[in-house]
Amino acid sequence: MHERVDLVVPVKELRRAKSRLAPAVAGLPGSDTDREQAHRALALAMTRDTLRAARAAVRTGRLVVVTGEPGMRLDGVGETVADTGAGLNAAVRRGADHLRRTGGARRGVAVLQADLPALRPDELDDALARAETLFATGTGAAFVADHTGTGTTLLVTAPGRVLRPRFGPGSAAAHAHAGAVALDGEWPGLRGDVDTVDDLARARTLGTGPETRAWPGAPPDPAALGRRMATPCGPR
Ligand SMILES: Nc1nc2c(ncn2[C@@H]2O[C@H](COP(=O)(O)OP(=O)(O)OP(=O)(O)O)[C@@H](O)[C@H]2O)c(=O)[nH]1
Ligand SMILES: C=C(OP(=O)(O)O)C(=O)O
Repeated sequence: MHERVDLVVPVKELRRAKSRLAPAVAGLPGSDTDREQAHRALALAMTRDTLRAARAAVRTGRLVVVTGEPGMRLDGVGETVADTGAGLNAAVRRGADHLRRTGGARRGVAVLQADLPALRPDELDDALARAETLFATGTGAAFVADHTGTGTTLLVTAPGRVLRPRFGPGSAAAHAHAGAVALDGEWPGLRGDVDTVDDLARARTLGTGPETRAWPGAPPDPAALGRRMATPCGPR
C-alpha cells in the first residue's frame, strides 16, 4: 500500500500573477480592463487545471492552497490558507505549518507549483512514488526540475522532515544544494510550468486541462480543430 502525501500549492493573488504572460493578452480585442480580466482568467484557468489534476492523483492526501486571492473557489479540491504577503517561500512554509498544526505531521509534504496546466495525475503519482522509494533509503527531500532545468515544479519532503523551500530563480540548483535529490522521469506535464507565451504554446501542444483549453484568448487548438473536422456534421 503506497503512502499518501499532503500537498501545498502556492497561488499568487491573480491581479499580480503571471506577469510574464502579459504578451499573451496584449493582442486581444477590447479595453485594457478586458485584457486585465483575460490575464487573470488565464492565471486562474491554469491554477484550476493544476489543482484538478493534483486532486485526481491517488497519492494526494490533503491539498492546501496558500493564496492571497480573496474568495478563491476550490470546488472541493482542497482547503485554503491565507497568504500573509511575505513571498513565495513564506507562503509555502505557512501551508506546511498549517498541515502540521492540523494533524498532517505523519505524512510527507510536497509543494506543487500552480502553473502546470498540462499536469497529468499519473505523472504526479509516479514522481511521488519515486520520492517514496528514495525516502526508504534515508533521503530526506526530492524535487522535480522544470522543463528548462532551472526551476522547480515539485518539492517533496519525507515524513517527519522539515520542509526547506528555496523557490525562486535558480531553485533547482538551490534545492539540490540544500540536499534534495533530483527525480528522473519524463513527466512533460509535471515539468511544464508556464511562465512565458512560449511555455503556454508548449503546454497547449502537450494538451492542457479543460479550463486552460477553453480560455477565451487561446488561439485555435490544432488538435481540437482536427477532431472537429474529423467529426461528421450533424444536428447539434
Ligand atoms: N501564495 C503565493 N504564491 C506565490 C507567490 N509568488 C508566486 N506564487 C506562486 O508560485 C508559483 C510559481 O510562481 P511564478 O512562476 O514565479 O509565478 P508568478 O509570480 O505568478 O509569475 P511572474 O509574475 O511572471 O513572475 C505559482 O503557483 C504562483 O502562483 C506568493 O507571493 N504567494
Ligand atoms: C518560482 C519558481 O518558478 P519560476 O522559475 O517558474 O518563476 C521556481 O522554479 O522556483
